Amino acid sequence: MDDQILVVNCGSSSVKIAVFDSHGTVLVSALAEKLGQPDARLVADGEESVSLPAMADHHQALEASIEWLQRAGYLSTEPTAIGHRVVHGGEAFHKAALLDENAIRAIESCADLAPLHNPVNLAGIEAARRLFPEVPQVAVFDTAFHQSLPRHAWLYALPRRFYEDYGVRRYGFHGTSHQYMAEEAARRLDKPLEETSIISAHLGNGCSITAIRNGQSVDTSMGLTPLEGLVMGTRSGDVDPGLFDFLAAKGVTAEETHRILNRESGLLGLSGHTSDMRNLVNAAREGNGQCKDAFEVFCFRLARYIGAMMVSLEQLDALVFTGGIGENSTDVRARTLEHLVLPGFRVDPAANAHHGRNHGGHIAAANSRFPVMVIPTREEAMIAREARALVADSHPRTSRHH
Ligand SMILES: Nc1ncnc2c1ncn2[C@@H]1O[C@H](COP(=O)(O)OP(=O)(O)O)[C@@H](O)[C@H]1O
Ligand SMILES: CC(=O)OP(=O)(O)O
Ligand SMILES: [Mg+2]
Repeated sequence: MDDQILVVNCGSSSVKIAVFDSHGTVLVSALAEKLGQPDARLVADGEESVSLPAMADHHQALEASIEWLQRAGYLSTEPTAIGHRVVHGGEAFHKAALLDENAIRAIESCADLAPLHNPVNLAGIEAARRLFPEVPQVAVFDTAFHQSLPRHAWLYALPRRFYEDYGVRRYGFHGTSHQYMAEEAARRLDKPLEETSIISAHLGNGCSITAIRNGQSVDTSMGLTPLEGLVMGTRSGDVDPGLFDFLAAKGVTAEETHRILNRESGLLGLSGHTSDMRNLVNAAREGNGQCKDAFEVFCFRLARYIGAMMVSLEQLDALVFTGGIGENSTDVRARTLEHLVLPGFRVDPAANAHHGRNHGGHIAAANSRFPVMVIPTREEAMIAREARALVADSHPRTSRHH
């Protein structure tokens, strides 16, 4: 029961938690969802869901989740370390960091760059520090893996002062997941990571795509904030920046535009029905034209970005799909690859239908120019690994790492 790592991933309306043992095996993972709503609840793998206090916030959710983990026998009284997902680390963090007052201040200073994410990440950190004041806490950043981007990929064509004075540049997100994709693809292809080049499509609520050359991020679709690039559940992805001025002239405030682009666009905005790909595909099948539109725009944008990512690579060992949509949606993968016949992608329908969240694997046809794989992501396991490594380095006495 000893030597456990607790991982906390605070999202806008949910907290995901997981406990890992000293071998990196997950003991339990749970999701506190519908936070801020009357029916907030905690759902753990293979267990009945537990009600949380009505309108529970992140602190209450984390407190109740930890109490439940301990009561159900999943967590020894004190974990060895707590790893937190933090979305935006700016240029301050190239790798995971122990959370001291300075690190927390640096994360706070990035909050305006990820307004949907960093404030709730910080709420989780504060709550965990109050619950476990003696336990080392580690932040693992979505942006860290992308700090290797070449200058031509991260500079925007804006007056230089925007970067120099305000840090306006491409940062990129979902780095923990993209890094795992690179490592896992290399392992499955039986190649050294340093010689493996992939395109990684992380398609969840937020969606991003990354070109990874010889294990290093060299281009990615998200930018200054997690709004740029692909179509997402409620986020628009790329739009013409001329839109802002156009809407302003119509009397739409900057605040409203922000809300519309982040929360009312993407699959939700186009379909007028749902942000959830599963529901969207079902409705499209039943003949809902707006849902069909949303599906088509999503897949076309994704295909266009896959083509764009090829520019940064000298070879392509695999295109990999992950995240809730990437792992589960046979339709999204098939439709996206139909757009990519010229570069030489061909899907095997049977393999595509077969592989999913519980069963990753190859889905390209024999005549495809490039391998295509489904690989279930393991962001929480990566966070646990980073947290354990950092704590082992800073407290060598307590390390049981080889
Ligand atoms: N079987 C499925 N078919 C299609 N889409 C699915 C399926 N299962 C989950 N999804 C989609 O995955 C998305 C959520 O992805 P996930 O990675 O869980 O999100 P988050 O970014 O919140 O972690 C939703 O759009 C959901 O509809
Ligand atoms: C950065 C980001 O978009 O994260 P998520 O997919 O969890 O919203
Ligand atoms: Mg996600």
